[in-house]
Amino acid sequence: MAHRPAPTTAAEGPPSCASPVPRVLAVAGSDPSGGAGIQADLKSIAAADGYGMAAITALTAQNTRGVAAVHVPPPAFLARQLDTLSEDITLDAVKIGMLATADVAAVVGAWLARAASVPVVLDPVMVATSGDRLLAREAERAVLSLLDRADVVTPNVPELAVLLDEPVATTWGAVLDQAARLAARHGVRVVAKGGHLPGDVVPDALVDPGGDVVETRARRVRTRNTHGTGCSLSSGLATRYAGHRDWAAALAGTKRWLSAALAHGEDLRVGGGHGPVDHHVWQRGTAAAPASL
Ligand SMILES: Nc1ncnc2c1ncn2[C@@H]1O[C@H](COP(=O)(O)OP(=O)(O)OP(=O)(O)O)[C@@H](O)[C@H]1O
Ligand SMILES: Cc1ncc(COP(=O)(O)O)c(N)n1
Repeated sequence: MAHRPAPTTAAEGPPSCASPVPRVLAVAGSDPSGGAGIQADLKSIAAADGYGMAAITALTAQNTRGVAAVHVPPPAFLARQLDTLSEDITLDAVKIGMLATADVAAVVGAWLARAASVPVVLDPVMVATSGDRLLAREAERAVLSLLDRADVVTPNVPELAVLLDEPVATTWGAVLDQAARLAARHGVRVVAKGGHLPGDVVPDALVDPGGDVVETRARRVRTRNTHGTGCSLSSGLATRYAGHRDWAAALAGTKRWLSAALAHGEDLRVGGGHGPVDHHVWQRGTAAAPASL
């Protein structure tokens, strides 16, 4: 596995897509508490200076303590939302989050197969921070089938194990090894995330199918407000990539922003469980960009 250093600055300069503002679609579930799902995606896209759009796969009744219920509207209506969008609007990137059921995953897969070529970031959402399931077990295979169409997949440590049908990795080295095998098997870039491992430093890495690894690290923020970090990372990544077409720089820039957002989530005083991050921390001017490790 070849390691190269992460870029030290986020991609800068004017965006490379045809619109001056990247047009980014999130296909994901609704979290009415605003910390995860579509609501987090739209805030992350806006925080990365993108134009956010949303096609909703599922409705959840949830707060910062847990998910009380999930309602999945007819998948045919999701297909209608997606087709109606792509008849009119050029998309610069798509982020896919909660898929809920195999039927929903199949609708998204079929749409991607007939949609114009567009960068796709797939966050294989399976279980919420609270421990509640957001993807039916029988739908795990359907999510696997979407990997071949994605440009980047962003599993957390337990999701990586499910995608490979292996035990959960307990060291960063084992996570990188699993990520490399998943990348090679599906010809997809894998963002390995260290949020679930212990330690004062949280590493993430972009692992490509050829075995190249670009790692980016941040100091662990000691906070309960980690609700929606995976959603926020994947939509921020899609938006920064749409702007500048460099996955490693997009990951490094997104992680710097997310660290600041994590550090100020508790200032928002939202809920008594795992609260949200402060997506707009930089617009508020509450925090400077953290130094890279
Ligand atoms: N305490 C923390 N301090 C700094 N960065 C963190 C922390 N927790 C998570 N991250 C970062 O947040 C992103 C999501 O990581 P994580 O491994 O928690 O994914 P996830 O489990 O999909 O997220 P979620 O909590 O939304 O389910 C990664 O970039 C990770 O490095
Ligand atoms: C609609 C929706 N999508 C995704 C998540 C995962 O986020 P987290 O793991 O941080 O709870 C969630 N809780 N709700």
